[in-house]
Amino acid sequence: MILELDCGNSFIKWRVLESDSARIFAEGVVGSDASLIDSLFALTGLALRDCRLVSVRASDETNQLVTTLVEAFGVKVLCAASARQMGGVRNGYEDFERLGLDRWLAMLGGFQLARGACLVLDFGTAATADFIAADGEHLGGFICPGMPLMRNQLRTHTRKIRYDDIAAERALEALSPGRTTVEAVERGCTLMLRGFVLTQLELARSYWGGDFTVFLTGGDADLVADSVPHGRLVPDLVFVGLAMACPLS
Ligand SMILES: Nc1ncnc2c1ncn2[C@@H]1O[C@H](COP(=O)(O)OP(=O)(O)O)[C@@H](O)[C@H]1O
Ligand SMILES: CC(C)(COP(=O)(O)O)[C@@H](O)C(=O)NCCC(=O)O
Ligand SMILES: [K+]
Repeated sequence: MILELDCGNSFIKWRVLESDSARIFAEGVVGSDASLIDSLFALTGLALRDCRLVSVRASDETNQLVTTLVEAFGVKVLCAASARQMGGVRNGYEDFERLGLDRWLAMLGGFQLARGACLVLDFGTAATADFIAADGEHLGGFICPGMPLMRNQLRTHTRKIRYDDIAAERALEALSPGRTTVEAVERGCTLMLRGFVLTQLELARSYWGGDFTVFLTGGDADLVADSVPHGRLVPDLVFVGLAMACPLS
């Protein structure tokens, strides 16, 4: 079996594939290395042979996780690395190694699925947009605070914005103007994300008319999915790119 990991700034997304790669044996989202190991130990019938991972964390943290995985499961671990070019996509950054690896893999996955121009939108700790032209040229992208950062800035830099996660979830059942603090903040931040999306769509239209595919991914993608009627919600887009960047022989 193959363990796949996407280590973002807030959460580790994991899944275990059967060795023929065709079927998902198990998957989940965890907040720490320790809970990843716990979740994996809790699986009956787990037989890991390989692991591939992408991380946007500091190399110390990533190396620590790799060591833990090797010790716990005796797996071989492949880590995705930056590239100037791969899968027909050309990294558009001045310094290609500076482009976030999760963005790069989502772009590889998107370009492979679209086989044409695409706009890749990822809603995690940060919200990111990347533009890939039909010939595979990465035109660049945008980074702004995602939902967790926006709400936490308000919570920590004001005196009177305090609420719990359950209230936050309930507040997003509608997007009408809020009548409580939690509604006002949660809906306000959601509309910020939607505004970001609409601006990216306008830019993509100015480049490519109507001839492009929009991909939505990341833990908060469903908050904006309504704003992109023809968008493709692909929660595992980073994993699609990860398999391309780390093929197993
Ligand atoms: N099952 C889940 N577990 C954790 N967070 C989730 C889940 N589903 C949606 N989310 C939301 O996803 C966001 C984090 O997205 P994610 O793509 O995991 O971020 P990152 O890659 O930066 O760690 C959080 O705002 C969180 O509320
Ligand atoms: C932009 C990001 C912070 C997004 O991280 P995430 O929200 O997925 O945790 C990450 O891709 C990153 O650290 N990038 C390096 C900077 C760059 O892409 O220019
Ligand atoms: K991510």
